[in-house]
Amino acid sequence: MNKMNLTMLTDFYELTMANGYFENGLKDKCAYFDMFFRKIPDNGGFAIMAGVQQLIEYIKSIRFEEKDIEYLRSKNIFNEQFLEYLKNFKFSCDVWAIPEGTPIFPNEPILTIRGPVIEAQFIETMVLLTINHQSLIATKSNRIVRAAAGREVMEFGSRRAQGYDGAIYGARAAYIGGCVGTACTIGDSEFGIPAIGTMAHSWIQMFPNEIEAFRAYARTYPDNCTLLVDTYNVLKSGVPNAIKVFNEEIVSKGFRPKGIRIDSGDITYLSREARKMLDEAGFTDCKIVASNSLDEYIIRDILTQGAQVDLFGVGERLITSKSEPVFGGVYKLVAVNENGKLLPKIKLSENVGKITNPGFKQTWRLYDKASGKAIADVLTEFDEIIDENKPYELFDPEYTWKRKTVTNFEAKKLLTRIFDKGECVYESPNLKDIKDYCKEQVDTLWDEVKRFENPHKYYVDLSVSIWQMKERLLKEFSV
Ligand SMILES: Nc1ncnc2c1ncn2[C@@H]1O[C@H](COP(=O)(O)OP(=O)(O)OP(=O)(O)O)[C@@H](O)[C@H]1O
Ligand SMILES: O=P(O)(O)OC[C@H]1O[C@H](OP(=O)(O)OP(=O)(O)O)[C@H](O)[C@@H]1O
Ligand SMILES: O=C(O)c1cccnc1
Repeated sequence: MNKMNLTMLTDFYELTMANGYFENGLKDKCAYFDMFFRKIPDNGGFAIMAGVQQLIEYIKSIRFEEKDIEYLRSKNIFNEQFLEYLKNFKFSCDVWAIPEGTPIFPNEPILTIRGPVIEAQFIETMVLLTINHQSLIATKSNRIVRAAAGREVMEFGSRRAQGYDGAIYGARAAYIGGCVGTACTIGDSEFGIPAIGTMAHSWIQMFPNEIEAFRAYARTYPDNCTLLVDTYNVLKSGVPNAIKVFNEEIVSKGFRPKGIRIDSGDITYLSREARKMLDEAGFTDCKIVASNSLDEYIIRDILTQGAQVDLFGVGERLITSKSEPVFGGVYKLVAVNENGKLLPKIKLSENVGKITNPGFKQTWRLYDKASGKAIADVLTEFDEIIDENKPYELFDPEYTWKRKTVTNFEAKKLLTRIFDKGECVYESPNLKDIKDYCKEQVDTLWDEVKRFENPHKYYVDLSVSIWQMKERLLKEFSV
């Protein structure tokens, strides 16, 4: 997409630290950073990775313009040679990421960056904002789609999104998570997400009465006609008028009506009554669409109550992830190269959950070959191999006596190289393939991990070697 130059979209401290590294001779020191998150939104059992394509586009386009250099110079804190260096800034790091659409879990690297510390540190802000945003919305979308239990979900959120990029990339992420389409037209023209929709209440209000409004729409779109039936009274006027117009303007021309939409009131009661009326009129194939501040909890509730809804339109609570609007992905230094050797780094915390996993790592997923289900993820040293042909012993990194030996498994490396010394070496799959991959991978999770209430904790374990490294650093740095 054509975008403004986002190079300066970085936290100011990235620049002051960069200038400091430059002055202290650390400019080319090789650092390793991991992005990971600590808590799954909505206390769910997993999240969905998204946003890698936009991150790649950003990294490819990093370029300081003359006006940026002028601005930084005006701050009177940056070394002139550092500004000269920024003028010729060229990203030369290696980057690995978990592919979009993959279920991801707390505390595992979902993205790893290796390269000169100034460069690797500088991109932190955009790495986090891009992956945090899209992963949040893809995760929410997947929850909503799962609650709809096979019924289609359309994303209606643009008008309530937090900013235009929240709408555009939110539509992209919602599609990855499982929505069938979007009301966001640019989402279709740019990314090929099917643009879909019905009509607004204003359409009905523009005509002298409801039936005239329905007639006009049906005449214009006889083969794709979904009528909004709740402007005045769903059961006394909306549905009877829709049935009349379906017969007069649609069936008479050899078409079938597509649907009705209910956007207020008790969706269970209204949809059940509307279904009866449509069926009695011979429109058993006419779909019922429901909308109005829906989310996974309301959808699950109304389906449990026996609502007769075929499609859901979901806007504000999806596009803003209203119930939990922060995907707390963080970016932490995990190692540096010192005299040609890898030196792992750790960040301690009073809070055990905030202690980082040190070292240059790979994230593996083990799948049971018999069931096809994911067993656990394991963090190993980057070059360590998990041999599928030998039994592998998993252990809980906190309660190390809890052990399980797995056999007959497939071990897959999740972190995939996307940049090699600054060159992009990864071609993003097309969006539909990412969406299909997401569905396929979510299906590898046990139902216990997928449930909304108290889901089973999916294990993210450490290899013996990473565990020992962490223990050693904990002892070394504990005071
Ligand atoms: N059967 C139901 N069970 C649970 N929640 C429901 C049900 N039907 C609708 N809701 C939800 O209740 C919330 C409020 O709906 P309500 O009908 O009270 O307000 P409204 O439709 O916005 O009001 P208005 O009729 O003035 O437009 C919405 O989030 C809606 O999705
Ligand atoms: O409730 P959401 O999940 O965000 O779904 C999108 C909402 O946007 C529209 O309402 P709006 O009042 O903006 O326009 P309208 O006059 O067409 O109903 C639509 O009718 C939905 O109610
Ligand atoms: O097409 C629709 O029905 C629609 C689009 C945006 C918001 N609400 C509804």
